[in-house]
Amino acid sequence: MTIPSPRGEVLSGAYGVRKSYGPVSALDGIDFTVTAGETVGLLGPNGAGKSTLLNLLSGLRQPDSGRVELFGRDPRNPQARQQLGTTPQATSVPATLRVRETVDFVGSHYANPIPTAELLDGFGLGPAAGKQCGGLSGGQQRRLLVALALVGRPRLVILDEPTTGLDVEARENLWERLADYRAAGGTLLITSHYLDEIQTLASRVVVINSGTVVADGQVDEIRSRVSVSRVSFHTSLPPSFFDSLPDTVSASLAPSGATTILTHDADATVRTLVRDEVDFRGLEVHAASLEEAFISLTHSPAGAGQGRTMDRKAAG
Ligand SMILES: Nc1ncnc2c1ncn2[C@@H]1O[C@H](COP(=O)(O)OP(=O)(O)OP(=O)(O)O)[C@@H](O)[C@H]1O
Repeated sequence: MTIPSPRGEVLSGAYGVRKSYGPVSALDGIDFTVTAGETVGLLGPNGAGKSTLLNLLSGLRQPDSGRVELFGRDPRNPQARQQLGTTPQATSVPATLRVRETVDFVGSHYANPIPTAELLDGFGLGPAAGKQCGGLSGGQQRRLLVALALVGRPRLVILDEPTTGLDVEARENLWERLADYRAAGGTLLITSHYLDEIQTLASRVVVINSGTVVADGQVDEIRSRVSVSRVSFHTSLPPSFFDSLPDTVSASLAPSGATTILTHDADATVRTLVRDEVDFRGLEVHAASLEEAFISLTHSPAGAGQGRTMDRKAAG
């Protein structure tokens, strides 16, 4: 399968877009484009405006002000949506149609659909082809919805949290199908709460918070731009004790039992620990993961008291 998509062509964009639901502002003058060949991971905390943006780009809602385009047209124009495959967050399969019939039906709307058997096999749904969709497990339904987004060989696929609720194997299978789609020349815009998913799939990451873009770049670039380090060690003190360290973004307890401090200045953190005679062992310092970079971009610093030292009594 090859999907023609000249590199650099803008497939979809939002320009100065605002959208409110009554008194709640979901998007606050956002500017965002997706160009051909990219896999863009859209990240943001709950309520950041991700689904609203995807719904505008795919023509399910319209902006209060600003402009939204899909293939150079208004996304509500059915012609613009001919080349779009999408799985909105809140969507469901037709309960009484069989899986095979559902794929046939959706595929019949496109000029050159992927053959039903090939698509179902690819998504591990071959054995379920004769089942009614309502009888599929939640994970199978989720996979079917993503398969339906791909059936028409769209030039752009927009997926809102496609792997939520899937087990590890099903998630990895879906990643493979999305990687195939990308390798064939497809363009992907995806939201996810799984940072490893974005790290695996996306070439570019856009972080939104409170309806505006707070970071936009390659995965590695975003990681390095926020210059956050992870300092971890074992201690008898609670993580909250370290919140007030200078340059601290957050302090928490890892599943391993290690206290983990995300900090903008690992050297200063370590110096303070030593100077204040904190009881620690097994100290390690690492560059931040994408997840940690994301936390630092969307959380206000935990340590309100920049430059404070720790309470020696508590430390001792
Ligand atoms: N239909 C609606 N009616 C009222 N408020 C809404 C509606 N849809 C979204 N909102 C509000 O708009 C803001 C943005 O929501 P949106 O669903 O776009 O965020 P999100 O980043 O997708 O969040 P999540 O990660 O939880 O899915 C939130 O404050 C949300 O409560």
